[in-house]
Amino acid sequence: MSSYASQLEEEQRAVTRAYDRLDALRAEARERLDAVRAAGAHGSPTQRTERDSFATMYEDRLTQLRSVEDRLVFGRLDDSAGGRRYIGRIGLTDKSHKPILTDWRADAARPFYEATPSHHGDIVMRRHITLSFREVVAVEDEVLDVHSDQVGEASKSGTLTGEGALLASLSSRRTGKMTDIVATIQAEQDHIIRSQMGRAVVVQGGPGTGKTAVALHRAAYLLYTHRRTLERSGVLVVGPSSAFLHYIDQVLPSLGETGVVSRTIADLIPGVHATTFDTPRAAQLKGDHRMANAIRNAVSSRERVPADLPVVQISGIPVPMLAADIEQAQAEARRTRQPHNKARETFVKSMISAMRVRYEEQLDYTPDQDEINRAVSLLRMNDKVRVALNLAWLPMTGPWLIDDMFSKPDKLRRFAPWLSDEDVAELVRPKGSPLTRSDVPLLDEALELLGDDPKVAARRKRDEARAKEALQFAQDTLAQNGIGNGLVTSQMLVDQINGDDVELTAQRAGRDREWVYGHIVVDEAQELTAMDWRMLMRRCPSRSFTIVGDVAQTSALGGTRSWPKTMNRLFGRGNWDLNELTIDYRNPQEVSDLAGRFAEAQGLYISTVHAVRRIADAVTRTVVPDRGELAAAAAREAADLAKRFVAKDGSGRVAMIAPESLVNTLRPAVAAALADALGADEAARIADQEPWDRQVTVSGTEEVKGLEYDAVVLVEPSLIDQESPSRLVAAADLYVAMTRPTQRLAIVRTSMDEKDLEL
Ligand SMILES: Nc1ncnc2c1ncn2[C@@H]1O[C@H](COP(=O)(O)OP(=O)(O)OP(=O)(O)O)[C@@H](O)[C@H]1O
Repeated sequence: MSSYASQLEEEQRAVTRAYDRLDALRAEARERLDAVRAAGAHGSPTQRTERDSFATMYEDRLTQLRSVEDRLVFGRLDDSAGGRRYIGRIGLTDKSHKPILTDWRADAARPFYEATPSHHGDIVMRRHITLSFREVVAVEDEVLDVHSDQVGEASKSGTLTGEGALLASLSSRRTGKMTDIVATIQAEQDHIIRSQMGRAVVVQGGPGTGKTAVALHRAAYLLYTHRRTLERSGVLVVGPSSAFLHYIDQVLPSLGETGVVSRTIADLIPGVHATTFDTPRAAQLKGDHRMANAIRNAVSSRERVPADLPVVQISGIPVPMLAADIEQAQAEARRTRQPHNKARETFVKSMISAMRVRYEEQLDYTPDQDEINRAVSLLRMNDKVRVALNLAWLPMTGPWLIDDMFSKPDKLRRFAPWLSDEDVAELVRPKGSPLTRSDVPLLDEALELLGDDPKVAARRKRDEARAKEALQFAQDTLAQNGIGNGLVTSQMLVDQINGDDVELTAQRAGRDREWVYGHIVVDEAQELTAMDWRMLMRRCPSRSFTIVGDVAQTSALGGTRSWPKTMNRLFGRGNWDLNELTIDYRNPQEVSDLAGRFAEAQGLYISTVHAVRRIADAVTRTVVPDRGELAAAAAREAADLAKRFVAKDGSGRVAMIAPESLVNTLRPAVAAALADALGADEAARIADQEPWDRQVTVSGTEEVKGLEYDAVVLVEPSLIDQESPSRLVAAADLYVAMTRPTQRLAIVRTSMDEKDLEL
C-alpha cells in the first residue's frame, strides 16, 4: 500500500470513530424521545408538561445532530508533543469524556485557521481532510514548523500541499445555495469571525472576498461563544432581498445554528411586507435622517389646540372647553413620556377632570359624589367633547400617518420644510397607495412615537407572565428529578421550559417589533440609508453589530460611500473597527481585473483585491451590428453556457444581467434558446423551478446583489448605464454585475453600445 493510501486509511479510522459516536448520540436521543412519547398523555398536568419539555428538547438535539452529517470532520492539528486533535462541525467526546472532535469555534481550533509558519505556537502541522459522504477521499498537509519530523513524513507520503482544499471548493459548481466555508476559512477572515462581541465590526471588501461568508460564520461563532446571552436575545441577520436570504439560508443550519432571524428591511416590522419600490430619488429623500423630524412633526401636529372650542350643556349647565385646560392637559400627557396613543389616555383623563372643575365652578353649591360621577360620565359621552378631544389629540395608526403625509402635498411641505417643490412632487402619491420598501423605516419611526397596537402590548404582558411561571416550574422539576446524563444539561431544561431556546427566541423576536437583539449582522450594508440605520439601532441598543459591505458597490442614492462618515455618526469615533478583506475567492483573475479597471476608470473607490484563480478564457465578447439582433445573440450565449454549466441534478447557475427595459424581451428569447439547445424537457424543467432557485435567470442589476453564478451574460452595458439615476450608481451596478461569475463572463452588446462605453 502506498503511504498516501495508508494516510487515508488512518484518517478513515478517525472519521469513522467520529461518525460512530454521532450515530450513538442520535440513537440515544431518539430512544429517549420515543420513551417520552410512549408515556403518552397520562399522568398529572405537571407530568405531561414535563414530558412535553423533554420531548421538544430531544427533538432539537436530534435536529442538531442530523444537521452536522455533511463534512463532520475536516481538519487535524498535530502539536509538538505528538498530540493530535481533530477539528469538525461540532465537539464530540467519547463515553469517558475523552475528546474525539473539537468544535471549529472552540479556542483549541483556532490554530487550524490562524497558525502560520511564523506564528504557530506548539502546532507543527495542519491537515485538511476531504470527505465524500463518510469516506475520506483526500488529505493535505501544511507543515507549520519546518524543523519538525512531520515535514519529511508528509513529503514522503505525498500529502504535502498548500491550498488544494480551498481551490477545490472554489471551483465547484454553484447550487444556488451558499455553502459554509468552515473547512477553509482563511486567516484574515478568521480574525474577523472571532473578534470581540459588543462593538461594531465593519468589514469592507471587494466583490467575492467572503464578506457574507464571514458575517454568517461570525454569527455562528458568537452564538457558540456567548450562547447564554444570545439565546435570550437572539441574532438578527439583515440582507438586501428575499432572494439573497434564500441563497444564504442553509449556511447557519449547516453550522448547527437554527435560531437566527433573517429579514430584509422591507419585512422587518412583523405583519408588514412592503413589495413595491420608490424611484431612486424618492427613496433617497425618504432615507434622509431629517425624515425622523418629519414624522415627529406629523405626530405633534395632532397634539394641538383646535380653533373652535365647544361649550357643552351638562344637566343644563354650560361647561366650556378652555384652551388653557387643553395646554395644561397636553403638558401633563407629554410629561408621562409615553408614546402618543398611550399618552392620550392621560390627556383625556386630565381634560375630563378639568371640565368637571369648570362644571363645579358654575354651581352655587357643593355637588355630592353622585352628581360629580354623573357629570363626568355625561362629559365622556358627549359627542362634541369627543370630537374636540380628537382634534386636540388624535389617536392614529402608523400606516394611516404615512399614507396621510404622502398623499397631501401641503402637509408634507409643512412637516418636511427642507423639501423643494420638485422633491414634494417626487414623493406625493394617491391616498391608499401600497407601502414601499423605503416607507418601512418611516413607519417604524411612526410606530415608535405612536406606540404599539394595544393587542401586541397585551400579548407581550401575557408572554412575560408565562415565562415567569415556566421558570418556577423548571426549578421545581429540577429539584425533584435531577436530570442530566450528558445528553441534556439541566440548564437546557430550564431554558427549554422557560422558552429561552434559541429557536423559540427567534420565533418570539420575529413577531415582536420592539424586540431587542443581542447582535445584528448587516449584509450589503452600503445600501442602507440613515433612516434604515435608525431602525436597526433601535433594535440593538447595545450596539453589537457585524456590518459587511463594499462602498464601491453602492447603488442606493442615500447609501454609504464612506464608512467613517456613516459609522462615526452611528457609533461614535473609536467605537467601531474597520477590517478589510482583500482576496477575491469568487471571480477568476481575468474577470476581477476587468471589473476593477472599469470601476476605477469610472471613479469608484474600490478595495484592492487579489483573485486566487486564473481561467484563460474567462471573459468573452460578442458584438452584433444592431439591437434587432441583440436578444437572439444574448439568448444563444446564455443557452451555450447553460449547456456547459447547468446540470440535471440542480447544480450550475447561469444569469443574464440586462438593462431593465430589455428584461421582458430577453426572457422569452432565452426560454426559446434553451429549448433549442437543451431540448424541450430540460427547458421546461428549468422554467418550472422557483424564481429564487432557477438555474437560468434573466434580471436587472438590482436582483443579483450578493449572489453568484457559474456564468454571467452581461447584455448591453451602456444601456444599463443610461438607465441609471446617476453615473456613480451606474458604475456600481455594472461593477456588481461583472463580479457575479465564478467561471465565465460573457459580454453581449451592439457595436453602438461598444462605442458608448469602454469595457
Ligand atoms: N475561505 C473560503 N473558503 C472557501 N470559499 C470561500 C472562502 N471565502 C469565501 N469563499 C467563497 O467565495 C464566494 C464569495 O463569498 P461571499 O459571497 O461571501 O463574498 P462577498 O464579499 O459577500 O461578495 P459580494 O460583495 O460580491 O456580495 C462564496 O462562494 C464563498 O463561499
